[in-house]
Amino acid sequence: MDLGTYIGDILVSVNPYAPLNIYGDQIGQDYGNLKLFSDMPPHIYALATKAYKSLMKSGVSQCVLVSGESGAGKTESTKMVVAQLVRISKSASSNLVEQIKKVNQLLEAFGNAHTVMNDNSSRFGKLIEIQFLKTGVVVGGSNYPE
Ligand SMILES: Nc1ncnc2c1ncn2[C@@H]1O[C@H](COP(=O)(O)OP(=O)(O)OP(=O)(O)O)[C@@H](O)[C@H]1O
Repeated sequence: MDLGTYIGDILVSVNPYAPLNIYGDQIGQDYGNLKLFSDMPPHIYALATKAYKSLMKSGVSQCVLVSGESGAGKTESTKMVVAQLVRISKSASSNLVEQIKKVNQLLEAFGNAHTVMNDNSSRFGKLIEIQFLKTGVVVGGSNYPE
């Protein structure tokens, strides 16, 4: 099932509001090994993979901007970007990876609320930074709630 389409480097996607079997480690690895993005359906994992590969190729910091109305799926998409980045980066301390993935739970506990648009609405903006060595290994992360 395709949830979106590409417009250049932009992924336009819809929130399925249902659990789908299009996420997880194996699918993430498949997208990580892609040579041509057109070989698999548009996916947030492909976008994260492209950012990682561009970083490795150019050595220049990459940015993924996630935008949409309340309830569009920005928070969940952001978690998937982070999960895919740590999945395909060559190796890292598993403890660090867990910390990077789980810090969101802490922020959501303090900063989310039920609204008419979204049962789990983020009431703050987020800037997430993940640092890599030139070899592609994750060495740190920062989360700047606004
Ligand atoms: N890829 C997805 N697959 C299935 N359900 C999803 C997906 N993305 C989001 N959802 C569902 O939609 C809900 C709202 O998503 P999310 O909190 O990410 O929206 P948001 O854009 O961050 O909203 P807000 O701006 O209010 O914080 C989630 O709690 C989840 O139930």
